[in-house]
Amino acid sequence: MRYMSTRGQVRDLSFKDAVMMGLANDGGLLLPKQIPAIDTTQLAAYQTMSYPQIAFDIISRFTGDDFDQNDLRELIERSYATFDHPDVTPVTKQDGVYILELFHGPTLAFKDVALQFLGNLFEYLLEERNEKMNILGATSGDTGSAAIYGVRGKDRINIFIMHPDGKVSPIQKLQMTTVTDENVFNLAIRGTFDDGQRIVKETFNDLDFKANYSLGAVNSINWARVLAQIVYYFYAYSRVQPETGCEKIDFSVPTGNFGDIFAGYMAKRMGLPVDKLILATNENNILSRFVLNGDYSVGDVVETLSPSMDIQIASNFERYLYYLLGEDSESLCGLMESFATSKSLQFDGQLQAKVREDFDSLTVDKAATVDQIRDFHQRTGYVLDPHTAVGVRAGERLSDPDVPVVCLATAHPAKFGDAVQQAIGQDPERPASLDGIEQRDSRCELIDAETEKVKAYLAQRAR
Ligand SMILES: Cc1ncc(COP(=O)(O)O)c(C=O)c1O
Ligand SMILES: N[C@@H](CCOP(=O)(O)O)C(=O)O
Repeated sequence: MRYMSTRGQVRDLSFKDAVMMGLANDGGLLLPKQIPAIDTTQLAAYQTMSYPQIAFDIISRFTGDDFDQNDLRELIERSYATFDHPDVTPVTKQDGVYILELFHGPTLAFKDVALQFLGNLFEYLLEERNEKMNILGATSGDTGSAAIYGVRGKDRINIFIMHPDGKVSPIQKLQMTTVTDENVFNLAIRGTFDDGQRIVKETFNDLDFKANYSLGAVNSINWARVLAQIVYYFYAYSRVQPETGCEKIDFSVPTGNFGDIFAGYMAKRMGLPVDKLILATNENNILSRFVLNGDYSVGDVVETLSPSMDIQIASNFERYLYYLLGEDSESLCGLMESFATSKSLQFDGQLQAKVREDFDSLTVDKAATVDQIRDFHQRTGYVLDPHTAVGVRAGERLSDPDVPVVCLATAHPAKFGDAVQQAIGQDPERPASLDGIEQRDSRCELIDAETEKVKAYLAQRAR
C-alpha cells in the first residue's frame, strides 16, 4: 500500500511515512493510491467479530507489509482497552433510529477512537526510528483533549494544542488544561478554530521548520485519523444490518471539519452498502450549502450550541474534492489556488449531481438543536449532546422510512452541560472521569493567533 498527495507532488510513501508526514509536503493531503475492497463475505464475517478484530482487519489493509502484523494487532487492542464499554462503540436503538455511541473513550468524544490509536502508533514509530516529535494541533474543543490523552507522558513526544480562547465549553477546556504532564502545552489563541488550523498548515508548510522540529500532526489532516474512523462505519453496519435485514443503511454525521463523514465516504468506496451520507451542520453551514447548491463560500464563524463544529474551512474537503474531480491533481491545485484568494468555490450542475449521489444535508440552528434534545429526551429518555442532536435531527428528517439510519453520537452530553440544561432543565449525568476536574491544577497560556508567535513558542520548548 502506497500513499500520495492530493496535489500530486508527493507520490510514493509507505503507510508509516504517511503517518509521520501528517500534512503532505506539497501542501496537500495524503490518500492511499488504491482503496482496498471489502466484499460481502467479509462484511458478513464482521457480524461475529469484536471491535478490535474489525479494526485490525480494516487497518491492516492500509498499512502494507512493512508493519509487523502482531505488533499492529497488539497496538489496536491496547488502544481500545481504554474504552469504558466492552463493545467500544456500542449501537443503541431509540425510537426507530440507531445511535452509534462514539464517546466511551477517555475524553468522552469520538476523537478518542482515532487518537488513542494514533498516540500509540506515534510512540511505536518513534521507538522504531529512534526519533522525537513535536505535535502541533488545533482544536475546536474535542481533538485537543483526545490528542493530549493519547500522548500524555509519552517519551519522545511534546504536544502543543491551540484552542480558540473562550470558545470551547468549560469541561472541554478543563479536559485539556488539567493535564499538566511536562510534555503537554495548551495554548488559548485569540481567534477562532479556523485561525488555529491555518497556523497548523502554515507551520507545516514551512518545510525547514517542519524538519528541524520533527512536527507531527494529530488533526484529521493525518491519514491515520481518517483510517481509524472508517472502522466504526463497518462496525455499525455489522450490528445494524442483521437486525433490520435491509441491505443498505444511511449514516447521519454531525459535521465540521469533514473528517468524520469523509471516513464514511471512504467506507462506501471500500464497498460498505451505504445509501446516503447525511451531512448535518449547525449555522456554520458552508458544507451544507455545498451539498445542496454547489456553493462553497466562506462566511464568518458563528458561535453555536455545538462549538466543536464552529468551523468554516473544512480541511478534509480537499480529500473529497480530489475524488469529485476524478482524481485529477492538476484541476484540484487550480481550485485550491483560486479558493485561497477568493474564499469561494462554485460547482456546476453536473458536479452537484455527483455530490448528491452520495450526500444529503440539513442545517440545524440553535433553536432546532434545543428542540431536538428536548423532544428526543421526552420520546426516549435518552440525552443527546448538542452535536449529536444536530445529526439526529438531520437523520430523522432526511432518511428514507424504508432505510435504517445510524446517527453518529460524537460526544457525551456531560461535555456540554449548558446546552443540555437549556433543553431539558436538568444536568446530564456526569461520568466518573470528570470527578473533581474543576479542582485539579491547570496550565494554559494565552497567545495571539499568529503563526510566527506560535512557531517561536514551540521552538523554545521543543524536544
Ligand atoms: C463532538 C463533535 N461532533 C462533530 C464534530 C465534527 O466532526 P468533523 O470535524 O470530523 O466533521 C466534531 C469536531 O469537528 C466534534 O468535536
Ligand atoms: N471538532 C474538532 C475540530 C478539529 O478537527 P480534526 O478532526 O481535524 O482534528 C475538534 O474538536 O477539535
